[in-house]
Amino acid sequence: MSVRLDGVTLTHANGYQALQNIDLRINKGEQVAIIGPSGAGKTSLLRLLGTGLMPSSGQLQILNQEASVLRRRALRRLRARIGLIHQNPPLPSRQRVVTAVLAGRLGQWSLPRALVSLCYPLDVPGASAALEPLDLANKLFARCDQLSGGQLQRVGIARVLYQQADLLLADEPVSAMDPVLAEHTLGLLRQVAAQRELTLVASLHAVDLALRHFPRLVGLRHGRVLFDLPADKVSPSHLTQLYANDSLAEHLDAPAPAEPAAQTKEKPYRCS
Ligand SMILES: Nc1ncnc2c1ncn2[C@@H]1O[C@H](COP(=O)(O)OP(=O)(O)OP(=O)(O)O)[C@@H](O)[C@H]1O
Repeated sequence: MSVRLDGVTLTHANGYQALQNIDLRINKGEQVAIIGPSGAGKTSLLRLLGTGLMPSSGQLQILNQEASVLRRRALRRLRARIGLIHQNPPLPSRQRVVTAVLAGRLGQWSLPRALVSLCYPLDVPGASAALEPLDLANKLFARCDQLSGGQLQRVGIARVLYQQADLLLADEPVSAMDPVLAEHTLGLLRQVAAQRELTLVASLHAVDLALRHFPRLVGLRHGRVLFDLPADKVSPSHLTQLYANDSLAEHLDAPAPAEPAAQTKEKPYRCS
């Protein structure tokens, strides 16, 4: 099993409880979309799955390992098997695309090899092959600060595809892309995950993309799982419940502000 959460609660450092009593199982090779309103806890959940955060209570098993008891070195080995795709990839602005992609395997290389690769790209064909299906092969030697937001997202994806992880975690992976590119990129991610039998968990705001591309959807609301269903069982009423926004509705239902008190009207200007 790739992911197993039992009664997981996550409380952030400021005391805010972002996830409450989450039970979740994701098998090897599954493709799951996490959907839910802003602030529901999607990113917090993905950070937990990536072991960047640990549960405040409950059990977190990632790739069959109990994450919270691992020592530093074992945790590093586990993280090298997890590919993180960020909404805004944290790539150094002056770094070349080729170096950014090759950095996907830094966690798997020896320290000398990793250091050399940061200065002198050791596997240019490998980086190029990862960029090619994302239509970015021509940007191999561009600097990251010369790319658009959508291109940067695709470099982040190429880096994770190069990493050859066992578990792919994608936080809003196509949010900066136009609809055609978003469709293509999600399709590619799913295809690669299926070919390599990787587990793919992605958070998405675009519900239509989630429904079209993912066989299983988990709906998060207020830090809890509202539903966990095959895509074809997710109904409009599930979505209405998931995205209901009571506080915004209050604003919309509130009576329109009163007209300002009648003011002394200026006399119409007349040409005399
Ligand atoms: N580091 C943090 N410290 C304190 N609270 C946090 C932290 N990170 C997130 N939160 C809070 O936890 C809740 C869930 O945030 P999270 O980013 O997981 O939501 P999300 O579903 O990914 O939202 P969005 O769709 O807007 O990105 C929010 O109320 C947020 O304010």
